[in-house]
Amino acid sequence: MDKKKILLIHTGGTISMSEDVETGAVLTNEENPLTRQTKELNELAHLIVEEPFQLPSPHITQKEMLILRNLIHSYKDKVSGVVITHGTDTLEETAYFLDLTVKGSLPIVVTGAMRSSNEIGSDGLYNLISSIRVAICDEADGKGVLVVLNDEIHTAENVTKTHTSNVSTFQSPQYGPIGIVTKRGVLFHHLPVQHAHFEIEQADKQVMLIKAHAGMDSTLLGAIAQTTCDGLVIEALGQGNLPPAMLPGIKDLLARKIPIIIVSRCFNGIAQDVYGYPGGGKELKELGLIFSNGLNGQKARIKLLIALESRMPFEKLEEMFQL
Ligand SMILES: NC(=O)C[C@H](N)C(=O)O
Repeated sequence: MDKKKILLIHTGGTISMSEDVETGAVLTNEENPLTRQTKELNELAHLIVEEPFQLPSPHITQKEMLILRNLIHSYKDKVSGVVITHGTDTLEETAYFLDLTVKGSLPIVVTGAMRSSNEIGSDGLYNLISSIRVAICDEADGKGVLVVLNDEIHTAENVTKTHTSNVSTFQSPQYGPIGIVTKRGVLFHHLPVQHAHFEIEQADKQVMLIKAHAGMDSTLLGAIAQTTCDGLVIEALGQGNLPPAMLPGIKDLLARKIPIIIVSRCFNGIAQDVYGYPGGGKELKELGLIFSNGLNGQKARIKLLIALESRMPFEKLEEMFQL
């Protein structure tokens, strides 16, 4: 059987780094160690390699995410799948950005590593091989952007980094993985729910993310009102409640037509308008805050900036955060 053509995009991160044996610092190398390790990879697929930038993932912004989206679109009819190597810190944000903005049903797999290329037990090459095996698999078609690490296949929408250093860091807390990678093959055991696609030309909107805490007041919201912020996501308490001292700041931002999305700072569950006390979800909803359907804060931020970019009317925002 002919080998499939896969676009392999390296963007940097620990998977492309190595450890300095003297200092113990993990650093970016001039030559990406992954390019030396491609023998096994070429046996799996015909690889076309692109390296648009080499950045640790805390340096990645929505600008680089858009570059990746455009690069994938430029190869759309020339390859049968895409694999992206990426730092793990913001991997879930890039994966979700692509999930919402790449057209078509091409399998797209994002992967990374928790140990750099020369560390004992390095997981980079292994995760990359697993990702290519998923990308060449027919069943990966039409499942949205997938995140593959540590033998598990997750959806971009649900996956999140849950541990600072453990190789099993990527988990989908609400729903679990949708498949596994074994020595014998790739097995999908769940189907992801289909969701929205957004046409955007640019990704310039400024959306901020803050986390609520006991005793929080409007100070930070007041500071945000002085910026050029286009939208705000708040990781609220529990099912979606805020300390009442935040309400003046919330009302001021709403008067400035800044949309505010409510997610929960809890690791699991969905934010909803349940509580009727001051600052409770019911009041927040009546004020016009939008409750998100189970996304975490960083992904709600990505969705909001894309929604604002696609010039969605204010009233439509609520609907799209239910999808
Ligand atoms: N494991 C990693 O890739 C973490 C690294 N700090 C990054 O995100 O670039």
